Amino acid sequence: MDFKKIKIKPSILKELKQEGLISIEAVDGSEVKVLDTNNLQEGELKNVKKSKIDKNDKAIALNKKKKKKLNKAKQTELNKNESHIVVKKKINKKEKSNGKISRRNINDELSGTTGGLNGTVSGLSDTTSSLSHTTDSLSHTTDSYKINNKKKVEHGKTKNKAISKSIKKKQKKIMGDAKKKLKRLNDNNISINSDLEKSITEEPKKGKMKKNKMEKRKNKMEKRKSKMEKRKSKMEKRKSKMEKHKSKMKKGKENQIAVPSKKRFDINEVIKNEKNFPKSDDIKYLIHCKEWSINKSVDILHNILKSLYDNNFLSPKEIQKQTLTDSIKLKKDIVVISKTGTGKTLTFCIPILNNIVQKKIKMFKKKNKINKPKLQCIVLVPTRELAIQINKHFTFVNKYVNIYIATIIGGLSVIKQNKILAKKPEIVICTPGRLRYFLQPKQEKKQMTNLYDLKHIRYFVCDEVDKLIETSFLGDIKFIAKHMYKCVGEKKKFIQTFLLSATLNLTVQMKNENLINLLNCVAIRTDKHSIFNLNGACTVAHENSGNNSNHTTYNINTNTRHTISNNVSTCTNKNYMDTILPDTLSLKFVKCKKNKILHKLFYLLKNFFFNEEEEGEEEGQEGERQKEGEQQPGSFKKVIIFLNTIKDTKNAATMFQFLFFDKVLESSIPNKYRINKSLKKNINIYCLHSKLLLKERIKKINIFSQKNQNSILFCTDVLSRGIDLHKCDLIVQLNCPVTDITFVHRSGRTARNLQKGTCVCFITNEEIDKWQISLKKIGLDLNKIKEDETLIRTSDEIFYKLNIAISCCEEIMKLNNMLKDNKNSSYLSRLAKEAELEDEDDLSSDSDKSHNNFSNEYIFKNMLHLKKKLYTTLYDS
Ligand SMILES: Nc1ncnc2c1ncn2[C@@H]1O[C@H](COP(=O)(O)OP(=O)(O)OP(=O)(O)O)[C@@H](O)[C@H]1O
Repeated sequence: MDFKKIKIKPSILKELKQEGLISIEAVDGSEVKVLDTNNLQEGELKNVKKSKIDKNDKAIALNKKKKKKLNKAKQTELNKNESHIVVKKKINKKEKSNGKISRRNINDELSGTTGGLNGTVSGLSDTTSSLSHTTDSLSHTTDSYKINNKKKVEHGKTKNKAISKSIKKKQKKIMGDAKKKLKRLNDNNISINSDLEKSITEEPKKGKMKKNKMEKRKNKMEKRKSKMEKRKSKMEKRKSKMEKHKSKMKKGKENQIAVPSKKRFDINEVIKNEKNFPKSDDIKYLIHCKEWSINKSVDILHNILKSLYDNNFLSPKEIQKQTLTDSIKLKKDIVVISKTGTGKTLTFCIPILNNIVQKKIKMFKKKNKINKPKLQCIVLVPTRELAIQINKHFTFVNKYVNIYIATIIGGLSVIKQNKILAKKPEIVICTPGRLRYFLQPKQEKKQMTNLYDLKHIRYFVCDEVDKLIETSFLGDIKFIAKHMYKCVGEKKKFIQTFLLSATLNLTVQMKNENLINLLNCVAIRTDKHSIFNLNGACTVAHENSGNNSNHTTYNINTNTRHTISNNVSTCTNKNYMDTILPDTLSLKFVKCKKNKILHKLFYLLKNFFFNEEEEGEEEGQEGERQKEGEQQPGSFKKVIIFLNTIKDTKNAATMFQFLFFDKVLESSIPNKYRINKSLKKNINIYCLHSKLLLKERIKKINIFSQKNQNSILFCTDVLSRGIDLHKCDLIVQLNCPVTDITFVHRSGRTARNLQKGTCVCFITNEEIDKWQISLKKIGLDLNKIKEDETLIRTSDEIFYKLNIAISCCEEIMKLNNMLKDNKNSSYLSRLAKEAELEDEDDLSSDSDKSHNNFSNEYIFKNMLHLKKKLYTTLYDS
């Protein structure tokens, strides 16, 4: 294959090269010949005829002229910019005619692209036009070459047909090849053009482009940096969230379920502590040890004494003093009847832990080995909250012993609890229903849970036993007791049982059949038990018990029941106020009409929290307004208000949130509709009932109990039993309780642990008979109970204002419900939109639709107006 050479004067090429305008390179070494000054010099004389050279010279001469123009353009503009023109040309002998067209096309395109350019571009167009001239001249040379070739072929026809045939064949072949190559050439030319276009358009802007590019790069880098920073901050936020969550979980777990303490029981450490703790120089600790030894009659481990000391249980309470000798030293069954808040929980926590550890130490010293942990104790309680509270008490005593204690209650994951049981707790605190669940093997597979085997049980506790006898629990307790005694077998006689209640004596007096049932299934060892009744007399004027019921009234069949009933009933005849309710409790009542309960309650609470002089203040008046947050101990008050139904509890809580301008309500309202008025003392309002999730309930109890702030807790009887809140100054019973026993337990949430407390009962005309009967059952005479003084003195003017305030509040609550409706309907419509149901009327029921046509703005405006009125009425006068 031969190459047709392009003749371009080397001087032009040099200059173009030097200026960086042209670079010539091989596309394909086999087909393309690159022309440069060297091969021009060598090749032109050998392969190109003189005529063609002349023609080419002419073209080159033309190029000379163009070159001058080019130089001018080059000097003016191209000094700044570098240009690269890549020219790739493939020329074949047989491409002459077609090549012409293609080259013309190329040139047209080149001239087209260059035509529209500015000064620089005009120079460049000149170079391209010069190129077109050179290519034109090339076409001429190729044309002439073709003609010559044809003449040769014609001449050969006459002489040699074979030669002509072969030539034809060759021609055909060559033509075919030429066509193919032409195509390639076109493609290459197109690429050249695009390169040229790019280079031509880009070159003049290159300086700016570089700057722009740099700026863009900088921007990109900055963007990346900011993105990275954002990511980092996000990650940090996530981390902190995770940490918070973890700490919350830890706290929650501490409150909810007993997870294995970090340290597990270590016999060597316990023995070491037993040696080291008594060596203490701390006189206070030594006195503490002496107090708990109860005249050296009780031998409590120093591991336990130290933990009691650390938790400020510096001396035993009366009920503890009386019971510990029998429970620890003599290992008797214990029945405890003692008023609310007198410290019954420790009467079983201390002996159980003490006896378990003592046994372990004894075994270790005897056999020099420690037995594997086994479930030894079951504590049954009626409520989940109480189970958690008892766990806390155990944890206080368990500080240096580290025995694994678990809480198994309803409302929490069964799977998780089963896992906890697999870790072999030695004490399990549980509600009857959940324990029964774990004792029943799964029907299909007869699969046993981790709690199934109770053969090692040696301690059995029923706290609030008179609540556990309620029908809903009794079946479960019977099942549990039967299963436990079956597992234990002959060792039943070693089980130490604890029954505790503040009101068991009342239940005994009332001939409760369920109690007889329970006492029949829970074994109290006749020869080894003690009954401690600190409540004293039981002169209950029970309807069915005749005139004097202070002696056994049961038809007792078993020794156990006989013993308990006798012991509980043989009490001295005292005034009931001295016996059933805490000594430090002050009991009062408020008589009122049903529709005035909330009016009077507000007035009572307002007086309780604020002195007359301290009443509300105007916006912006800082005065002595306390800052949000914790208050000094003693400067804050806590109130619990008991109601009979969940609905009433919720409504009352919401109303008092408005009446006391609880900040929680304002937080969900847009700024411009907030009243921005606050009371001198911020009062937090809480609401608690059984429909709340267990976690929420526990959270609220903890917040109410632990926050040192003025607080009011509206609740149902879910909280009436056993719960020991850190501080409670006032109990209000807004309705007559279902039973007299409930009355005692409600009242017992205050005046605990010898602290002072008040209980106020609201007695309406409708409920007065019910109250009288209920109080009579526990030996109280309504006529002898004081009426609350603050409410006796209420003037008509005050009531007039209270009427306005309460009706304002009712209006606000209606508006609040409208807001909720709007929120619900917008939520539903959003859901419908997401589900693409928005236009399908038939799919939305009436209940789905909003019940009002008022906009949120309208509602907020009205609420604000009413709140201002409310504030002026209650606090501005
Ligand atoms: N020895 C003690 N020293 C100091 N405080 C004690 C002592 N024993 C118990 N307490 C505290 O007394 C309070 C009441 O105790 P506890 O809850 O055991 O009473 P309770 O008799 O079980 O009441 P309830 O009948 O209402 O369940 C608790 O706060 C408890 O921590």
